[in-house]
Amino acid sequence: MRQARLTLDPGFAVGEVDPRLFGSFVEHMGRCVYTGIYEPGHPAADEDGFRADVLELVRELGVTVVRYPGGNFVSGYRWEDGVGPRGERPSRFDLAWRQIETNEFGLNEFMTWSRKAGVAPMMAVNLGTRGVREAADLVEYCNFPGGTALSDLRAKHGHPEPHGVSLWCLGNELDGPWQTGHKTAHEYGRLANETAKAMRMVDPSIELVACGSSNSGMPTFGSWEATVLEHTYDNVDYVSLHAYYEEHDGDLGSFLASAVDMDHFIGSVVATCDHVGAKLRNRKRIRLSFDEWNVWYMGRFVGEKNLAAERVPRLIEDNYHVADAVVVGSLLITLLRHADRVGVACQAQLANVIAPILTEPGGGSCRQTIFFPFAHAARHARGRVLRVEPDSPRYDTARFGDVPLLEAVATQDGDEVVLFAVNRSVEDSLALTANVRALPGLSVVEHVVLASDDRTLTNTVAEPDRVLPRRVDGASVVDGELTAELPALSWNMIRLSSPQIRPTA
Ligand SMILES: O=[N+]([O-])c1ccc(O[C@@H]2O[C@@H](CO)[C@H](O)[C@H]2O)cc1
Repeated sequence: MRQARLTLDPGFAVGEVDPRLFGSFVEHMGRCVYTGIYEPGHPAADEDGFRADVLELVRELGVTVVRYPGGNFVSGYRWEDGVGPRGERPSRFDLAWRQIETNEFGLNEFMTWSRKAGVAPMMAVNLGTRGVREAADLVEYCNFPGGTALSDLRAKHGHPEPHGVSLWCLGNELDGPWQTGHKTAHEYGRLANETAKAMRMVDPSIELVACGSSNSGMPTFGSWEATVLEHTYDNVDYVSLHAYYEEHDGDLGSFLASAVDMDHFIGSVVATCDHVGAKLRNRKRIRLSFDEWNVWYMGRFVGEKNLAAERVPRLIEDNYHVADAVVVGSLLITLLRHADRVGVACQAQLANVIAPILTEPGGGSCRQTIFFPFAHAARHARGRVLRVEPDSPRYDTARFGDVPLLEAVATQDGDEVVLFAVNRSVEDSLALTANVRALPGLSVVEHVVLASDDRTLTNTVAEPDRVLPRRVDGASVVDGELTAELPALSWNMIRLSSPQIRPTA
């Protein structure tokens, strides 16, 4: 068995875990909204038409914040279409995904759903085909207490209390040629800045996210962020990052190392933000909102141009296997390792569309393999993030060079310490030894593993329990050393506690 070492020491703190790292994303795309979270007439639908089985899974997943309504969809969206009496709402052709949008579900339905799901809403405004006025109007409709046309309209629509949306995206992926209303960095930077100012006039308490690049492979990556931030530095809090990973040409080794790319991406954006701060002699630190990330088999996507104008098509409904879950686990570890700068992260998306939750119209629902690492981290990564300084055997990859077999991070919340770890080796278990001398009295509460001899195994609505996490024996702490076996190709969560460490109040 290969050996790996690390250290758990409260002195190695990176920062606090922001609960908003465990966000998700609901876009009007494919079956995420319709027959995903919303399906009136379904046997499990509640009085608002929300699927109660899905609401239950969302709560179990531990999602904290949900971005809405897009995505590419938002760049052609008129939010006014989705409010008011349902019978008067127009059906529109959606330019992004070439679907017919009936507007049966709109922003007030999303706010009601968010409250039931126990999540905070994160709204995106349309800066593709619209601008300053419509964005400020949307903030007034959502957040203004009353006594103005739009806040009174909200009350008339059945919502007298403000929705209190605190997190706002200034558009979506406007650097991408596929985006409706695609812009240059200067065009977008100017518009984002003026929109930010107007939105803040309406509600000075909101936090704003400027669009970074659609992905780090964009030809304008780096210069886009720098130019946009030069325009917006004083008026935004976050810059966004998006990244999707997949296995290319059967190269599993590189796919399993996707987190190396995410790590480098985050480092590059942090450096760019700080470069602009230095240039502007501004000591404010811009934070990162990784508001789209996941495994997405884009190679299988036929492209929206080929789609017929169906009402609710099955779009990018990837069915995830065990290796995908291991990659998702390593991406969660990477986000946590950057908790000092990454304050928000949203897995894309929540239901059916590249999602941890699958549903059948009129039928059941299930947890995909990627559900489990997210649920473990969302529930148990609390308090402070600890760097663990891993020393691991390495392997060679075609895309990312020499990569460690072990990816790990820990969190400490008073007397509870949790180690999250991935073993990338397809063949071998890793014998893990951790120095825990700085945490006296520590003992193992549980070691939970997601792994399978068949890495291609998936869960489906018909067979929902083929891949499940299991508790394993064997992990223990003796003389200040934790030892545990991490199976080949596995996601691991080892929870520890100590009666000798005072719990936080
Ligand atoms: O790499 N690409 O070619 C690429 C193209 C589209 C794309 O769209 C993003 O992903 C979509 C699905 O979550 C969201 O609506 C959008 O923001 C993300 C990446």
